[in-house]
Amino acid sequence: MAYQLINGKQIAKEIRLELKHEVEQLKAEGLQPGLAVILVGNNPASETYVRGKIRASEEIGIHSQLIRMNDTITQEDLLSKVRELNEDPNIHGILVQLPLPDHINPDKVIEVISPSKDVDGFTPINMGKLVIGQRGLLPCTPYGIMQMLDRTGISLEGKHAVVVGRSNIVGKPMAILLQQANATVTLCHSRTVDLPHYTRQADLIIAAVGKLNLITKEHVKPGAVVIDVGMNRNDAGKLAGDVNFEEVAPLTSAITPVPGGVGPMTIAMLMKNTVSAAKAIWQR
Ligand SMILES: Nc1nc2c(c(=O)[nH]1)N[C@@H](CN(C=O)c1ccc(C(=O)N[C@@H](CCC(=O)O)C(=O)O)cc1)CN2
Ligand SMILES: [Mg+2]
Repeated sequence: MAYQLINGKQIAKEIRLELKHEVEQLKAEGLQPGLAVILVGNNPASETYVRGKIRASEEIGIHSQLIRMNDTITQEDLLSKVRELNEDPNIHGILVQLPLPDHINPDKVIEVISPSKDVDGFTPINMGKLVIGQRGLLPCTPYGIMQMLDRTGISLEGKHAVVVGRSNIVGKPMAILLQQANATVTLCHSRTVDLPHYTRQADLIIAAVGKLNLITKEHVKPGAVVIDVGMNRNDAGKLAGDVNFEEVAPLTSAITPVPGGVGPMTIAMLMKNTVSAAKAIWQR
C-alpha cells in the first residue's frame, strides 16, 4: 500500500517560520519573548536537545538564556534558581531539561515553576487545566502530534486512537487531547495483556513507550495511521523509534519516521508555547 510519510521536520520548520514572523511583529510592539533553559549536568542527549532549543529560539528571535548547573547542585539551589526566573520580567518561559540527576526530585522542581511560564506544560496546574478542558500551556510532544495530524489533514472525529505508554510527558496528555478532538481513546501500557488485541483495532496508534521495535506488523490494522514517539538506539547505534518501520510502514496510510517525525515538533511547540506565554503575561 502507498503510505504517506509525515514529515515532522518540514512541518516544524513551517511552524518556526510562522513564529518568526509573529515575533517580528511583537518586537515592533515592544515585546520580545524570552526563554530560560536549565540544564543540570552533561547528559549528551540533553545537551543535543538543549542546543536545539537555543538554536530555534535564536532563529525565531526569542531571547534565550541557557543556565548550566553542575550535577552536584542541591535541589534547594535549583529551586532558588527557578524562583528567581519566575520573577524575571524578561523571561516568559522556563524549562528544566529532563532527566535530572537521581538526588533531585523532578516533581518538586516542576512544582515551583510559575504556571504562566511553564512552557513544557508539566506543572500540576497546566496538567489539571488540560484534564478539565481549560486553556493552559500544553505539553510540547502531544501538542506537536496534534498539530502534525491537523496539518496533514488527518481527521480524528470518531476514530479509535490507541495510545501505547502512560507517561506524564506524552501518553497521559496525548490520550486527553485525542479524546477532546472526538476520538475514542484506549490507553495501553507496559502491563497491558495482549497489546496487539488493542492496537489492531486502532485507526491511529501513538507509540510512546521507549522500546525498540515494540510495534510490528502484527499490531497494525491495514490503513491505520502510526505516530512513533520512541527514541531508541538500534544495534547499529542509530536512532530508531518504537515502531518497526520497515515492516509496519507499508501497512499504514500514514506514518512518522524517527528521526524527523515527532522530535522536531517538540521543539517547535516549545517555541509556540514561549510566544503564547509571553503574550499572555504581557496582556495581564
Ligand atoms: N524539559 C523537558 N525535558 C524533556 C523533554 C521535554 O519536552 N521537556 N522531551 C525529551 C527530550 N526532548 C526535548 O527536550 C527532545 C527529544 C528529541 C528531539 C528531536 O528533535 N529528535 C530528533 C533526533 C535528534 C537526534 O538525532 O538525537 C528527531 O526525532 O528527529 C527534540 C527534543 C526528554 N526530555
Ligand atoms: Mg522523530
